[in-house]
Amino acid sequence: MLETRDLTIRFGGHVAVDHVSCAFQPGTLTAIVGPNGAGKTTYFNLISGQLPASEGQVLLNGLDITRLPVSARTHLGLGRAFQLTQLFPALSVLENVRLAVQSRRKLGLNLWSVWLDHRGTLRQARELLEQVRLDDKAETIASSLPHGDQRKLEVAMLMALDPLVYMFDEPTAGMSVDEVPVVLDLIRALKARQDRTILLVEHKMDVVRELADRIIVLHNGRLMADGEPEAVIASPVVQNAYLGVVEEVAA
Ligand SMILES: Nc1ncnc2c1ncn2[C@@H]1O[C@H](COP(=O)(O)OP(=O)(O)OP(=O)(O)O)[C@@H](O)[C@H]1O
Repeated sequence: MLETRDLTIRFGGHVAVDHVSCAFQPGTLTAIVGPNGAGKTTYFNLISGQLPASEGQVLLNGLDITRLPVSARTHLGLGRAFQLTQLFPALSVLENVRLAVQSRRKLGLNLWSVWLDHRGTLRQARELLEQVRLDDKAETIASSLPHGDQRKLEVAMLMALDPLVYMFDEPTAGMSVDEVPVVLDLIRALKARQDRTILLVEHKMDVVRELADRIIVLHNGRLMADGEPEAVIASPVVQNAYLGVVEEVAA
């Protein structure tokens, strides 16, 4: 279970995330919504370790990871879709995914197992590329991919790591209409496994309605609402003050 307790960050006098306490269970997909500047991405950055908390805690399966660097959190099972800077831009699409698969698998010490593992990682990398429909671009250099394909590559690399907690920050942003279903199908498949915790920052309310088991609403860094999608969406305070804004942004 992932949990934040009174998680807070201040930038000068501005409190971007303000004492947010929330627990996220395996097998659930929680959508984090709220207007622009509400603190959604900053909350993600605090959980993944890209930003240091001013106050409060992040716990993963009871372990306090608040002061751990990003790499240690990744190692413990916290997975955020790779940012473009974390791709190897000069390597091919296939090599990027293969390296992500390899970083997860434990390599044996003798040459035979290294060779077997190399074949295994390549096979797994190719399977992941098929799943995100990038198999025809396996040999393309990562930096020359169009934006939508780079997002799909990030998702493939995240799936290669297969973390306990998947964090998606607007996974379909910048994608063409025909690319969006590919990524949503993958998130649906992940959800169907029932053993992973999925966090999704998403502006598109149709996507949120369909995928989320639970919605939390942030506003001015505070947790405004938390509950089952229909109840949260229907609550007057959220309708009038917040989701209206989000819908407008998504439109
Ligand atoms: N490194 C930073 N330094 C100063 N202020 C920051 C920093 N990062 C975020 N903020 C501020 O924190 C607030 C929350 O920003 P954040 O990007 O988390 O919002 P968001 O809900 O993700 O918005 P959007 O939907 O537009 O992506 C904003 O007022 C933003 O300007």
